[in-house]
Amino acid sequence: MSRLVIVSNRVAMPNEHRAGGLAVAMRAALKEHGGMWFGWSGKRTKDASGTLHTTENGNTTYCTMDLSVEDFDHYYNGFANRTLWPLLHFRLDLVDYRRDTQDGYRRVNALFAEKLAAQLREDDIVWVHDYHMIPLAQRLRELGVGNRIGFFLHVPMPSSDLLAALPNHEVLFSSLASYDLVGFQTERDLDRFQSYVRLYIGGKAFSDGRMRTADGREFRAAVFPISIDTEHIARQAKAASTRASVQRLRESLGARVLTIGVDRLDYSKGLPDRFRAFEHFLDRYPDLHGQITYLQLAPVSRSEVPEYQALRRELEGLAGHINGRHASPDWTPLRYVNRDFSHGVLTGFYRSADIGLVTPLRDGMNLVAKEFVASQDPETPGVLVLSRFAGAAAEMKEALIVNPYDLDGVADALAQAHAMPATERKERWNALLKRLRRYDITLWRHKFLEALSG
Ligand SMILES: O=P(O)(O)OC[C@H]1O[C@H](O[C@H]2O[C@H](CO)[C@@H](O)[C@H](O)[C@H]2O)[C@H](O)[C@@H](O)[C@@H]1O
Ligand SMILES: O=c1ccn([C@@H]2O[C@H](COP(=O)(O)OP(=O)(O)O)[C@@H](O)[C@H]2O)c(=O)[nH]1
Repeated sequence: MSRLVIVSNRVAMPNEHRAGGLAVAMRAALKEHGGMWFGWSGKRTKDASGTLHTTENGNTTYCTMDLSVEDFDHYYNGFANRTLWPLLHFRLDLVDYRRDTQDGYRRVNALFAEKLAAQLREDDIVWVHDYHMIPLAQRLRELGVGNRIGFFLHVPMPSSDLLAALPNHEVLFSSLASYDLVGFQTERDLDRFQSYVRLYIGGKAFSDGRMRTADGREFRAAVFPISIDTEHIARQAKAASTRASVQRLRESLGARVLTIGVDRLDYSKGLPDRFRAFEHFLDRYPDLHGQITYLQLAPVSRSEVPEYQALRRELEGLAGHINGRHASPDWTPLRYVNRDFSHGVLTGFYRSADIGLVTPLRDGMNLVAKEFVASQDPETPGVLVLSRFAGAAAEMKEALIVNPYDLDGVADALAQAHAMPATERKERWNALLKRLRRYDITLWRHKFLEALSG
């Protein structure tokens, strides 16, 4: 059997308990096929980029590369997270385009390609992940790599007119044609990419998923919505009720209903609007004061990027304002926590909650929405309130679907969830869970790899 080579900016090392769907899926894929996980080492050095570290574990090799302080700053903090991330999340207002960071991004991708090419065997299958690595296949092809190479975009693909606002966009996005297969989270992402190829790079999109660029290169593009390890999460959630931290949370609530939000502290997650929507809820439903506690977990993310620092300050102000206005000596309506938690604990928190509040302004998928559903107690399942702009909304129609910009609408959905009869909760939850059981993370990766190998 051919080896699988996974390439992603972050590599979850064998002794690292990095949660999240991607790490779980990739570990399982590598265990099944044997192969290599290749990416950034997590180290920033004073020396030039390029030092490799190799760790063997079972049938998997972990190969990671150090980056210099400047390369990391240009490639990750700069072009990936201040230019591409806002662009791909429809936030032209936050795009900070600089030629030097774009050059850094290209340089780092070229270096990743050079180091990776030296490790590849002829029949390896290569699977590249996310916006950090868009030009990687093109660089690999230039080095003579003829292997099958697939790419999966975890974040949204925005409308073509937005993509076109990026200087040199054709150079970057036409490089996707060097992959054999390009995967998206939803049909809408694929549609928007196909329009872009037609409108801006003079290519063609065929109904069977084939695409052709103006210079004749053919590749395929298709939809593979990422999912979770549904059974594992359900088991973890059940077992978590004995954990001290989960018990402490439950005891602290008393008879109050728990609403939970879990998001990296990222502007794409719509946290300021969510906090304001919660304030609208408190204003519109004074009878429910004292009956609901909203717990927002928001681990700090990309903290060197100025837009993320500004967001953190904004949320601190909003949380203080909401509690100052509405709290009473024995009730804090909003609990705002910047720590991160392991999946073992998180799934117990989800299960303790009656309402899951997931209202990103844009999100590639949003695994939290799926994990919340998988964690529920079948006897007393919670209600998911979900933004229509999360990729997950395409598959989770039985959630209460909201527009995160409509603050009164989100407030009303919270009240509706609070008042929802047990039979309706169960009906909605059963339908959601059934789909999550059928289409889980294992099927996701099998479908992608099958399409790539075929
Ligand atoms: O690596 P970081 O900069 O710390 O960021 C964490 C990851 O965030 C993004 O996740 C996306 O992938 C999820 C799984 O497909 C999806 O559900 C979510 O909607 C996306 O935002 C990013 O795309 C990853 O590359 C980052 O590692
Ligand atoms: O304290 C935390 C907060 C989040 N997560 C995990 O981080 C992932 C977030 O994925 P999602 O797709 O929701 O958004 P992303 O952060 O990838 O944009 C989920 O698996 C969460 O369970 C976690 O393990 N601990």
